[in-house]
Amino acid sequence: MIIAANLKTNLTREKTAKYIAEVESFLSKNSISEEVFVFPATSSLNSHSGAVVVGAQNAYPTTNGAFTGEIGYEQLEEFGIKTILIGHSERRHIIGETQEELVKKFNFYKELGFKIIYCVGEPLEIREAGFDSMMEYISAQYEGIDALYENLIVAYEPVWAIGTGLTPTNEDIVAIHAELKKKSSAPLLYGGSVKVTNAAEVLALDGVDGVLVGSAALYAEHFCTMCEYAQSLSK
Ligand SMILES: O=C(CO)COP(=O)(O)O
Repeated sequence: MIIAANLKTNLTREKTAKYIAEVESFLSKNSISEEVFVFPATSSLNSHSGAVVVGAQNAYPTTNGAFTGEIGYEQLEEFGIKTILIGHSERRHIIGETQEELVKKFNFYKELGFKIIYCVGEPLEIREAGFDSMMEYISAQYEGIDALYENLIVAYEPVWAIGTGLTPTNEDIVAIHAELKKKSSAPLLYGGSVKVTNAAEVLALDGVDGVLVGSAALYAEHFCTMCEYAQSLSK
């Protein structure tokens, strides 16, 4: 299974290094062989060798150039980063990235062979409009994306469940994942208020190949416990 920590705009470079070292040591002591990813803030990226795969939360579709405030492939390559999150709801809805921009990013990093965790998910008003409208909205987030890309992982993260403590029912997660599996056979993660208290339950659901965790992952101990759950449930 896949357990991923999105640290967002949290932790300093020093704290991130400690965090990754703690997770690494836990995985090794407990012989955990699940796929574990950590996505630190851009300023905390660093080279890392071990079981934990460190990825970028974002990067611009360029090797280098005049894109003030952005980083490109050259800055990722320095640290051996070959994994990237694309389409996170905070980038779509807070930063305002369009589907067209995400497609450019996707294609650029796909060409470089990156592992891409591509996020999809609907805001509350769309969810309230019913299952069909919701699936139509999410389908549009697959437009222009190569769903057959061999290094693709998809993460379903309902916008209204992120950082709110709210989650869809288990039945809803199973139903939505079943629909999304028809679009791509890539591993499919669930994200949105996954905590140490519900992670085992979510990981056990049909069609859930792992979790993408935000706030709860900031506690290395909690994140490690989730990795342990994944190992014991491994399917
Ligand atoms: O956005 C998320 C992971 O990418 C989920 O965030 P929370 O776990 O804080 O809800």
